Amino acid sequence: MNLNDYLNINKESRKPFVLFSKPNSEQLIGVFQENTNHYKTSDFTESGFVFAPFHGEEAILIPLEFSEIILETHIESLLIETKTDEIITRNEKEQEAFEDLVTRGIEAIKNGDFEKVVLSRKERVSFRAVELFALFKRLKNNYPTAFCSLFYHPTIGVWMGATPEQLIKVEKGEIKTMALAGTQKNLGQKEVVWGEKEHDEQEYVTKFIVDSLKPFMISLEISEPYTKRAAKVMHICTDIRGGLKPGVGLKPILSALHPTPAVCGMPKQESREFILKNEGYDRAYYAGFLGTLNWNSVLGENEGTDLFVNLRCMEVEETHVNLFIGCGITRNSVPFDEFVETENKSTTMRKILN
Ligand SMILES: C=C(O[C@H]1C=CC=C(C(=O)O)[C@@H]1O)C(=O)O
Repeated sequence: MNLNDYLNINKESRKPFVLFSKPNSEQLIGVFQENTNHYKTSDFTESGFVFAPFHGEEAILIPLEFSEIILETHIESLLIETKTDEIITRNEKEQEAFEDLVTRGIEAIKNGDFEKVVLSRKERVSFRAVELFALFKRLKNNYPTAFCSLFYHPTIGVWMGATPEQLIKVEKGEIKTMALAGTQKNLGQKEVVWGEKEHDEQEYVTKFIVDSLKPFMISLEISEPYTKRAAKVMHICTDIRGGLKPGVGLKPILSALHPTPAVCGMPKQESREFILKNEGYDRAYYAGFLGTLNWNSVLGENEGTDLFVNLRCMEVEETHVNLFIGCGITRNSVPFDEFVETENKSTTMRKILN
């Protein structure tokens, strides 16, 4: 049996599974739960694959002890080559609603309610996913530098994504993370110039992550901001790493970090409340986090954690998919430009649907 057979069997028998591939890795890893139980993390000391929502504490777990792990090497196939870019037909109603939301966000910032908020929208696109495995391989072919995933759980259905953003990597007492924000189109240009608005929104993220991690760390190293390309867009990124104080668990670190101002805002509480009251839809697992928990999937050891923020993702339903896209709003935001930014980000998932 290969990965595709496992995937079909688990889906038919409503058993959770995940198929993932780490950035720049040729390995496809399948974690197939062997029973139909619904597991959740309680304190993040469990081992397995975790899938956490944006709001709330409870994360879905596929426990290592009740799963079969299947590995395959990804062979880039010419048959599933990159398709040409789709021309997006603009939905005026959606545009108006999003620009109105952004306008309200800017007003709240000018009113002093918070400094930054990340606002998002959900877009429905007609699509029938016949072969999930083929779709996943197309995702990996197109985005080899992203964390690619295909997650299924009977309680939430199928989610897929190719995220450029690491939430946290913990290995041998050392933490690695990144502050990623600010967006412009990636046209392959060599010289990249960033505006004040993008620098501002990214600096909020760096400051928040550094301040949140400090109590847990014995050392912290912060890189200079640099440009990180992620498919058709690029971002400003600062790498942050350091040594953990002995005995610090993952749970308090995750509560302090998630959601970062790359997906929520600054301050966290006020911006989160604004999102809840104003976005008008449930983000569910968009802007949550996912990845391996207390499990080094490369070495096969029950140590090490590698989590990513669930961005550039979609929920796959029977006859359509739901794309989730958001962008950071500051006092200098222009509603129309922010809408265009969500369109640009949406091409990451649209491209594999063509
Ligand atoms: C919230 C998203 O992106 C975040 C990550 C990088 C750049 C972002 C931005 O420029 O707004 C966002 O903070 C998304 O892709 O839905």
